[in-house]
Amino acid sequence: MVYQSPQGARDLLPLDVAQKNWVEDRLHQVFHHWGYHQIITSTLERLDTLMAGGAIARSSVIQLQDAREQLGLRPEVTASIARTAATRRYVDEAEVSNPKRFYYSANVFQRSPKGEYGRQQEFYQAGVELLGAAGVAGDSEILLLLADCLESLELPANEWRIAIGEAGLTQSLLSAFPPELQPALRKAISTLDYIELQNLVRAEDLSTQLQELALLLFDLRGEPTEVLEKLSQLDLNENEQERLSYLKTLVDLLQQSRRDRDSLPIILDLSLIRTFDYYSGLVFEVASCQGHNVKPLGQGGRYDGLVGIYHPQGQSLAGIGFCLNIEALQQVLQNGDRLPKEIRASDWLIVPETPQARAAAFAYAQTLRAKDLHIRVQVNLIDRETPDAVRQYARGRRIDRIAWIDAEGEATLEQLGQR
Ligand SMILES: N[C@@H](Cc1c[nH]c[nH+]1)C(=O)O
Repeated sequence: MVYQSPQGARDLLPLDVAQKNWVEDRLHQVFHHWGYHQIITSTLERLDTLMAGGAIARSSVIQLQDAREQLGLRPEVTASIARTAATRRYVDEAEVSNPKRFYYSANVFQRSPKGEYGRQQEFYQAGVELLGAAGVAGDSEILLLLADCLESLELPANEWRIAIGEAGLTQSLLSAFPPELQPALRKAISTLDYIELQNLVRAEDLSTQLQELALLLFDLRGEPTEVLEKLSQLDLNENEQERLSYLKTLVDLLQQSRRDRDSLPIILDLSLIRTFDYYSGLVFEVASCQGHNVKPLGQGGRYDGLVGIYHPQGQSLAGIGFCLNIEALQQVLQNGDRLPKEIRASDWLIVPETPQARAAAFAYAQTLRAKDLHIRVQVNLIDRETPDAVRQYARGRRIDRIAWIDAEGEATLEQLGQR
């Protein structure tokens, strides 16, 4: 019998792990700097918890067979954190006005769609959730923190950008169209399908005004001041006006909050359609753009109603957060020289010259380890015929220091030269 891993599962070997750790360590450092605290929620959730926000389709959850409870593997982490916050007194009166800052690194599982058997199903994310801070201050913190994350990974400023949308405003603008047309319009806009959009508006009996509005909606993406300008020329209702001025305030605050006054690489994109139903306001995506190659790196948004769904009395707490996709970050970083490209087996090889020297070799190795927290020290376990064979073995594994231990326990140190 051949034992295989499940379809879509992936094992990470030491170099993959070293690269993943490199990315995560930097992100954790940034989260920590901003006063966020790590939280670990369960990989397993009850299906009803996962479905509660209305955000997740049952078909996208990997379900587990358990006679007692209907369980699934978490497809994302925000719902679990909202559930924790709602059930652990974070929502209590005394707590409600203190913003809570959480961060996480976790694996999530998304069942591959029908017909795509074998597609990856386990992913790694690192992200943050800010609870209890409604409005523009919280939104700005999260977007500035996101920018700080990308900068900490040393991605050049012209190789990534954050696209910001406003779920409510887009929805409101779309509501001018006949309801049966809205889903198709939404799809054409979000998939950037201009031809389809033209076909749609021509096929329907729409007024010229609505036809123009549809084509304009397609165009509401780009440099923030330009998009805001285009928006302000529309005939907006009061609620839309408010959202527009909110976006203006946000964009100004973001650009002015930069210490070095370098402008943030943001675009406004009102065609950004929310991925999860729990988003209630700002939504955003961060993508790398190297030439024409655009790759999504993460996403997030505001979800002011989600915590309330899990709270026994429906008491809610404003929330906003994002997650970054670790594998996508690893992939874009492969082009540069920042990620570790190989790993050295060890810093030291401790070689007992005879079987009697073994105990002394283990003891010597411990002495070296005690001197330096980060050092790697391996004891040679396989007898090799000659000292040169040992040296060759060490060089092959990029180990450049050897300690030879003789039968009396004496150490002779050797630094291997490059060959
Ligand atoms: N959990 C969302 C991202 C997010 C975090 N907070 C808010 N949104 C996702 O997996 O896409």
